[in-house]
Amino acid sequence: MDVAQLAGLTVRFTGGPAVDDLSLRIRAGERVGLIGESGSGKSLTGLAIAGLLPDAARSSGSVRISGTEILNQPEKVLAPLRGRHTAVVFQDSAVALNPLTSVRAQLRHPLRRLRGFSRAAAETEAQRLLAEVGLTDPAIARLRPPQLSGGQRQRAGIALALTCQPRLLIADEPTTALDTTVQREILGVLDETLRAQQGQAEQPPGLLFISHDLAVVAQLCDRIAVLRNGKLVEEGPVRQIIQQPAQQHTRELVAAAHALCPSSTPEPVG
Ligand SMILES: Nc1ncnc2c1ncn2[C@@H]1O[C@H](COP(=O)(O)OP(=O)(O)OP(=O)(O)O)[C@@H](O)[C@H]1O
Repeated sequence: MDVAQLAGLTVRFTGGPAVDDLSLRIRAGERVGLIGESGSGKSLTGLAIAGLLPDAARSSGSVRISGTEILNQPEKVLAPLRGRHTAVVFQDSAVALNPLTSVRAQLRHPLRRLRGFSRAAAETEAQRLLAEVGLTDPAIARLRPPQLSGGQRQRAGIALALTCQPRLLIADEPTTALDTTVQREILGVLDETLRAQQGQAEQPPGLLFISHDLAVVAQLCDRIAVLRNGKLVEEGPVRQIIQQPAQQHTRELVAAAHALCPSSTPEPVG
């Protein structure tokens, strides 16, 4: 079962296409890494899948989420899908979290409103989700987002994104703003929480992990899609993309990642 199916997705502003005739599938439980240099169209692709393209964007093609077409659909079609079908973790979860309300209260809200939990059940589930992302200290759960560290905020953002058991989690550079140690911790949290979700939700969630960092993507994902100038230039299993990239651009990305981090990305063959 595909959780996301993109066919000929094209997004443009005033000039040429920023995303150009992109076709991509993400299956239930699959983790797909979307990589490419700055400006290659990664974030716009994630926003299109989340139904969050900016008003100025003109888009064509098709984006189906669990079979439902969402491209150029009115808000009344998109709103019920957000949270339940797709949820997003951004580079800094400050953009998704309300700065004025405690983290725990922000988790309770969708649990009550969208999943119909009682107040007590929402409280228990919020605590469980926070524990799952490593925020076990109740004192932290009572804090407001600006009082948290960057790493704690990303943990809270992941917990918030998972409150409605989305079929597809879109993580857009979720560790880029963090130092290396915290980055590793957050990748571990994502890995473990997705595994845990597989046991709880009816359908294992898919992951679209957007990053310019091939080494990070290789640690977490099953498949890699490479974008360049808005076009999908190559796609395949992680091992194939890293060890036997078919395209020159992918070879360059692999060689650059290898130069920076020789232990996590082997040198390309050929
Ligand atoms: N709201 C917008 N208005 C005009 N152009 C935009 C807008 N958003 C994105 N673009 C353009 O679309 C192209 C793709 O942008 P996108 O943010 O998807 O790239 P990206 O691969 O995610 O880059 P980065 O890694 O730097 O975040 C860029 O040239 C960008 O300038």
